[in-house]
Amino acid sequence: MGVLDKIAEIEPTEYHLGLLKAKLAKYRAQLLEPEKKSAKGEGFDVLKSGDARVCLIGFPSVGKSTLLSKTTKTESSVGAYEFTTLTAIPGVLEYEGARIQLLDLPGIVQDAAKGRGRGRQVVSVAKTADLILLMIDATKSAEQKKLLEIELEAVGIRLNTKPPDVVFKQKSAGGITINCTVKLTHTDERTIRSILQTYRIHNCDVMIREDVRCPTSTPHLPLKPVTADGHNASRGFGASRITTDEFIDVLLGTRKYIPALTVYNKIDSVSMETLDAMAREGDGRTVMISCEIDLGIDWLLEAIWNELGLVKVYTKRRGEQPDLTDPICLRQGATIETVCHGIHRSLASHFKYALVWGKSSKFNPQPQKVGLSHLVQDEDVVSIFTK
Ligand SMILES: Nc1nc2c(ncn2[C@@H]2O[C@H](COP(=O)(O)OP(=O)(O)OP(=O)(O)O)[C@@H](O)[C@H]2O)c(=O)[nH]1
Ligand SMILES: [K+]
Ligand SMILES: [Mg+2]
Repeated sequence: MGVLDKIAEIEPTEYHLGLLKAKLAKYRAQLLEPEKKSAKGEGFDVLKSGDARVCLIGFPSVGKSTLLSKTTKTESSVGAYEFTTLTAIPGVLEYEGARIQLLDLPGIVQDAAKGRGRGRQVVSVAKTADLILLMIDATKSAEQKKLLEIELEAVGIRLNTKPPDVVFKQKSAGGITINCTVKLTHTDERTIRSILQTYRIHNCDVMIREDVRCPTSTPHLPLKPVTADGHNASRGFGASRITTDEFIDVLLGTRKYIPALTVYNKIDSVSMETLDAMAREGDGRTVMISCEIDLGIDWLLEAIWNELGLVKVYTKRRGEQPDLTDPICLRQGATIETVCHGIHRSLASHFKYALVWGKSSKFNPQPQKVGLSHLVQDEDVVSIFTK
């Protein structure tokens, strides 16, 4: 065998990397297993309530409790010392007719996900969120955001990323079938087969319907060790890492895909230059506030509302004006049927048709006559007609 052949044999390929990643992910998955509930864990099992849950994640003393106390009727202890908050404190944000549960949490420390402090418990609560607020002290290091993302990533949370468009079905027999509706340029069938082998999956159907993932804003953080300065220890895997890692995500099935907003607090205490730099670095998901001098809180609430994609719909009786004081609040993707359920449990079974005014009406500003499966949009007015 010539030297070139020897090199070609050793050269790391996507196939080899795939094997290593599958092994690594397998061990990391063991870390993600739900922990046995400890006696000290009381207070963390806060019941979900309202139309959505928003979790406050940040290092100690960034102002999480101050924000909760400011925006809800709940008072959460505020202190100039770290770890003032030791448990999960729920409050209710009332905004545009929606009742959003805001969860204040203890500050986390670096390596929280590895079990330092009670951090692991805290970051695990974030898994139950519909939206995460990464709260940052604007007067402190710009590294905070990256470090928070790493901790969340470590418990299986993918921020601001859509789940991969892959269907995976395990079977009892029949071998492995892999179908791709697109040409794969960032992983290949052999790699996928090798990953399946690592997990001892010998019978399954895999359907892949997308090639390159496009994270919406937060760059994907690979499952790799992090050095003390917060940098990823193994950059340089190239773009090809994305699809292979995400195929492993699908196999594990433990990933949570959650949107996040970055909230810089204490902007009353930074220079104009710093503020300017933060604004320039920020993406569409960054909000700058000061709880102390009451700056930007309204923008934050609006951003939370937009990010949650809540939809409010007004109802109207025949011959009357719509009731604008009491909207029904729904999640994005809600239909006329969801509206019916929001009004009365049995309404859908007597349903004949509905009239909608607003963005979802084909004839806007004129109404459209629609059935139960019609998708409603924010600010629609709906009249339900029964049999
Ligand atoms: N300058 C300034 N200080 C603030 C602001 N918001 C909060 N603080 C102060 O920051 C300190 C910490 O506030 P907390 O609300 O206790 O912070 P926390 O993130 O809940 O802290 P832990 O519960 O310990 O993790 C307090 O002294 C607050 O008064 C702000 O907008 N500007
Ligand atoms: K504090
Ligand atoms: Mg607190």
